[in-house]
Formats: sequence, C-alpha cells, structure tokens
Amino acid sequence: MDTSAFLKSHIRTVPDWPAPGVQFRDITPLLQDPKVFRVLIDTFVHRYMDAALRPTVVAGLDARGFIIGSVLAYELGVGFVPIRKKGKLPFTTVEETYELEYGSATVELHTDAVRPGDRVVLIDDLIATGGTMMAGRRLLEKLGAEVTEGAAIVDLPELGGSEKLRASGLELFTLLDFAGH
Ligand SMILES: O=P(O)(O)OC[C@H]1O[C@H](OP(=O)(O)OP(=O)(O)O)[C@H](O)[C@@H]1O
Ligand SMILES: Nc1ncnc2[nH]cnc12
Repeated sequence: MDTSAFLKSHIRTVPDWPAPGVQFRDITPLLQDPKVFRVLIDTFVHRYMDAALRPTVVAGLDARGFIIGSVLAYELGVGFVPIRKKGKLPFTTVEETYELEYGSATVELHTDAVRPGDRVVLIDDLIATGGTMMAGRRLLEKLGAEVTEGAAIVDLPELGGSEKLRASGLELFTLLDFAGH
C-alpha cells in the first residue's frame, strides 16, 4: 500500500455531521496511532526540508491545521503562526470573512505574525470549498509575506476548492483525496 492509501485507510467518514448531507472526513484516527501520526508528519517534513521549498514560517489554520502545522514547524526549525477564528487573538489583527461548506466564518492573524520577505507554508487538514485557505492566504499576503505553498492532508475535489486555489495561482500539495463529498 502506498503512503496515500495507507493514510486514507485511517480517516473515518461520519455521515450527516455536522449537518445533513455532509460526509465528515475525520482525521482523529490518523493522530491517535503514533506510527500513523509519524508517517503523516514525516511526509510533510520531507517535502519542506528540501531547500527549494523550505519556508521561513509555517502558518496553521484554526483548529485542525494547528495540530499538524505546529509539529511541522518544530521539525523544520521554523516558527509557527496561528490563523484563528475571530475573537481569539489578543493583539492587533488583520481579518478576512469567507464562506464554508456549512456556514461562514471570519479569521484573523496578528499583525506582527509575519513580515515582508517571509516564505510561508500555509497548512490545514482538509480543502473543501477552499474558502478557509484562500482567506488565510489573503491575510498573510496583506502583511507582505509570500505563501509559497498551501498544504493539506485531504482534498475534496468535487467541492471545487483545490481547483479554485490552483486557478488563483496558489501552489497546493495534498496527500490524498475523496471523490464524492
Ligand atoms: O475548504 P473549506 O470549505 O474552507 O473547508 C475546510 C475547513 O473546514 C474545516 O474547519 P472548520 O471551519 O470546520 O473548523 P475546525 O477546524 O475548528 O473544526 C477544515 O478543518 C478546514 O479548515
Ligand atoms: N466534509 C468535511 N469533512 C471534514 N472537514 C470538513 N471541513 C469542511 N468540510 C469538511
């Protein structure tokens, strides 16, 4: 079994959660087994250790992006910055509002989180409509940083997010996908 199929076999699908019609792709089983968690993180670490792709900062999207993003940053020896849902960050922020598969949200980033010249890998667990990652990218770019790549474990291609993100010019790296959402 290749890495993608191995990781996919540890994702649990929960039908009709958090709303009827949503097939929720639950990554918690990936994190729960230490051997699987290591394979997951090492896959990202190996990619971003490469000199050409090595970031100066890893930015993680609230909340599941924090779990993988902070470990990735630690392993790469770079800083981690959280992009949080509105109302959680205490210092001055920039903000963006966007639509989700089920609802809408506003995300914020501290104004001193990144600087012009930073090369940022922006990471989350999953791309659905792509709204969250697009909003995160806009926040980082508002502060003058370059998002060199967006990264996620799961792509839900039928929701169109990955295509939209790539069409906007973002480089995107995902480990596996689910056809049909
Ligand atoms: O591509 P999109 O349509 O924007 O959807 C993907 C986002 O939705 C989920 O987060 P959610 O907002 O449910 O928050 P959580 O991580 O706090 O559960 C997921 O973890 C991504 O962040
Ligand atoms: N179908 C889904 N499963 C898990 N997380 C999600 N975020 C948005 N859509 C999702």
